[in-house]
Amino acid sequence: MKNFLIKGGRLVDPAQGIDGKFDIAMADGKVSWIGAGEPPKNDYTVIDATNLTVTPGFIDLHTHLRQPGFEEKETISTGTAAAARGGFTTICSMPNTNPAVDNRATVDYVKCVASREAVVRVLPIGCISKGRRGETLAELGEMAGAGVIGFSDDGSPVPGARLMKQAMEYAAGLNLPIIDHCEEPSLAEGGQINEGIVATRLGLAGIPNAAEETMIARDIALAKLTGARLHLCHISSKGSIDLIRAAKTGGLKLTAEVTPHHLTLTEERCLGYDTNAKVNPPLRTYADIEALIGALLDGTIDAIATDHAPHTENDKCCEFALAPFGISGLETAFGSLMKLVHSGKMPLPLIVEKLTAGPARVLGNGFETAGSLKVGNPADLVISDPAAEWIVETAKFASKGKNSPLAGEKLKGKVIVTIYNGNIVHEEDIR
Ligand SMILES: NC(=O)N[C@@H](CC(=O)O)C(=O)O
Ligand SMILES: [Zn+2]
Ligand SMILES: [Zn+2]
Repeated sequence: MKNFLIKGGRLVDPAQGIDGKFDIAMADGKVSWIGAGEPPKNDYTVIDATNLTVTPGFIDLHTHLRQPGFEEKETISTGTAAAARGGFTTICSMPNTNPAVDNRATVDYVKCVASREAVVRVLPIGCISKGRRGETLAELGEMAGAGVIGFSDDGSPVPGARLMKQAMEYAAGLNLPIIDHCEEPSLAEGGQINEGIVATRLGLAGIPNAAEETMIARDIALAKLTGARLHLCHISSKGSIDLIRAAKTGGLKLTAEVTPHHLTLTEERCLGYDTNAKVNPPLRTYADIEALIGALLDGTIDAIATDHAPHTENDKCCEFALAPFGISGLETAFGSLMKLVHSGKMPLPLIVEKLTAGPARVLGNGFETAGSLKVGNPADLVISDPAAEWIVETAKFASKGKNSPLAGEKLKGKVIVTIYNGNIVHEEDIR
């Protein structure tokens, strides 16, 4: 482990209210100094960050690592390498693996492989129901003891309200959030893309906004009843925003995330039957994007999470209706989000906040240190170039999932260096 001195960059750390030209030093894997002028004496490796942005490492609340069981799509090793390339130093792994992470043994397995092979911090999420089948409760207390940061059946909803209520009661007692994939199954069943004009033109069955909104309404009611912490995944529609905004004014322990793809792409992406644009919830409309951006600006949405969902080329190379849902998103997240900055829709510090302090607050329970460069915190840091233009070449992804609707596209904004726990885990060669 080296000691780093990063000089001349724009330091943005929303948790500390910092946005300005400051140097930052790291020693023994921790942030040791922030200032202008002479740092405390030490043997530093100096990194020149002139014209670059220096921020805390990003936190992804929603990553599919696919191990165990689907190692052909992704592994803990390749998924965390992709995270490092995307600037993420902490990622929360979803439990829809095979076997599903629904007991202590599988949580231990993920943690054990991560301790050997992960290049960034992996925080496991445990299932709500056994086998994600939505029938009986998983071993929530046991998994809490093993160190999960929340509970989710992501990939599937919890269809029964009674089971969800029970899960919330236990989760509240354990002070862990229910991480909710909001989808009313009978409304979404058979749907391929957003219900609307594009679905009609393509002759594909639609998934209406109401599939998301009715489930959000139900689970807000259950959170009110139980006092549980409820975190809503991948919010995609304007109607959902209205529900969350209203519920938040009522003082619920409610948080929500949005993905880079739902903030930047619309259902039109599916017009060429590109299965790489097939994702759940589906890409929606410009009106929805506007509402999602508004919700980031006013704090209704707390975090940006990738929902990185890698699949093999074989999985996606088939007719649209047969392809699995999901976008490989870790490595394009920052570049995609910078579109919002370059077009004047969102200021850079707010994007950084939703990738650092925001998700850290959702995690709570001491993980706040992962989202800020306060002196003494772990040296998790990203140096990025907001002006660097690059072409998305999926063949170069560290992720095994090449399923990106952005393949071949030019993005402006690139992660240059990622430091995790005081070690460089990613460095662009074209510096
Ligand atoms: N988002 C997706 O389209 N797919 C996810 C499941 C999920 O996040 O619901 C996956 O596991 O592939
Ligand atoms: Zn989901
Ligand atoms: Zn997911």
